Amino acid sequence: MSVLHDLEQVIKSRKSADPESSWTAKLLAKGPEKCAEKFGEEAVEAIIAAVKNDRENLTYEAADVLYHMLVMLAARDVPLDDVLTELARRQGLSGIAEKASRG
Ligand SMILES: N=c1c2ncn([C@@H]3O[C@H](COP(=O)(O)OP(=O)(O)OP(=O)(O)O)[C@@H](O)[C@H]3O)c2ncn1[C@@H]1O[C@H](COP(=O)(O)O)[C@@H](O)[C@H]1O
Repeated sequence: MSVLHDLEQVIKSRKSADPESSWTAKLLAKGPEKCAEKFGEEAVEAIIAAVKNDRENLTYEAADVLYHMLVMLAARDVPLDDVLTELARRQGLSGIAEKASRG
């Protein structure tokens, strides 16, 4: 199990947790749209750090992005393994060839 898989399990367990005791439970209780919005906010913060070439902050914000990505996926019942399978399918296929295959 990877750190991401471990985190996915914790996030799934928070679906039935008390929103008063867990940030994840609180966020999930607000619904998939709010989870998606939060992911977008965290992505923007990572973009700003990248544009500023602030590597320390980019590392911190990228962790926030990955966590909020997993919350967003969980809110829509998309397993991390489905995302990883899609990434694995693309391995060995250049981005240019992949785009052309979509025609
Ligand atoms: N990785 C994370 C993680 N990353 C970020 N966050 C929280 O995400 C929240 C949003 O970050 P923001 O910077 O937007 O802070 P904010 O409080 O909303 O601030 P404003 O935007 O309101 O100014 C913060 O409260 C962070 O603590 C996380 N909360 C939880 N996890 C993981 O999830 C596990 C379960 O957490 P709980 O659900 O809280 O038990 C934890 O053990 C961690 O492993």
